[in-house]
Amino acid sequence: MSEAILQVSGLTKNFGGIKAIDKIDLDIHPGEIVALIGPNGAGKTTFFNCLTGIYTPTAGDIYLRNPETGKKTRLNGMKPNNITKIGMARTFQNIRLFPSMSVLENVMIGRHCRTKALILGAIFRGPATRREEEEIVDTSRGLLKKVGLHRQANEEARNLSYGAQRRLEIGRALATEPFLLLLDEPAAGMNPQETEALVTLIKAICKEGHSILLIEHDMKLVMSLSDRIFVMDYGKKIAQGTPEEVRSNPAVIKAYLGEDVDA
Ligand SMILES: Nc1ncnc2c1ncn2[C@@H]1O[C@H](COP(=O)(O)OP(=O)(O)OP(=O)(O)O)[C@@H](O)[C@H]1O
Repeated sequence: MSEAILQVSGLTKNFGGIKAIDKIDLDIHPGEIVALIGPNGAGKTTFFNCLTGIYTPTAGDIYLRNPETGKKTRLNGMKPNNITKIGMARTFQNIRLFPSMSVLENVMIGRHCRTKALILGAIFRGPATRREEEEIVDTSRGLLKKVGLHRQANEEARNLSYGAQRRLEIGRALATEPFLLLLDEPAAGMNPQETEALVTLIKAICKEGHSILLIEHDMKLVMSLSDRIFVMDYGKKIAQGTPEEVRSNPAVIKAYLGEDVDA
């Protein structure tokens, strides 16, 4: 197996006396879809927030390795926008779109992280700036097609259905050209048809060369999509393996049901 693109070791995050994450080790390899699951309060979102620079870890290391250049960067202490620039993007549990901007503009905002136009260029709108703007629009339209929202490009984001807003967040994250995409509860609030379409979309994104780490409570989705599942409870790893291995793991069943399986 090729070298990991994400290497997390001994990651710990305390909030006062609460150990929200307690010495977590996790690697992700190119082309993998890994699910992070666990009961409410297990520490999953805190883990994402440490990876993406929203929280500074109390201890441990996070390294991101660009699979094309081989460049490895330690993420501890880096700002979220700089982490996005080096190739890791995310969506949020609580959708964070710009509601009164159009669907297309929301994706264009993601694209800006890969463009060079400076303020002066934007004011004087020279040929280079215009070319770049055209590129942003074209790429953003292409991404909307990918996430199935090209027909709603000019709608205000707030008018989209909940499921469509989640797909738009994925489109905006893809606009930053991540090699690793973090999805925080992408199926939350979706109906079964929307969830099915989401599974197809995530598989397609992975096939195109993006690796994926997702937090999800929809076990059907997790089981059908993941190469590997990582299970947390009370900030600690309690299991890790293929869907089949995790499904029958007594520690996992106990964490979810709150009792000993063989009791
Ligand atoms: N900013 C914070 N300040 C204090 N405690 C926090 C903070 N963020 C999270 N926690 C605590 O850390 C623990 C882990 O929370 P976290 O939100 O990461 O869990 P989770 O697995 O994402 O839960 P859920 O599935 O409900 O979203 C919880 O006990 C939570 O109350």
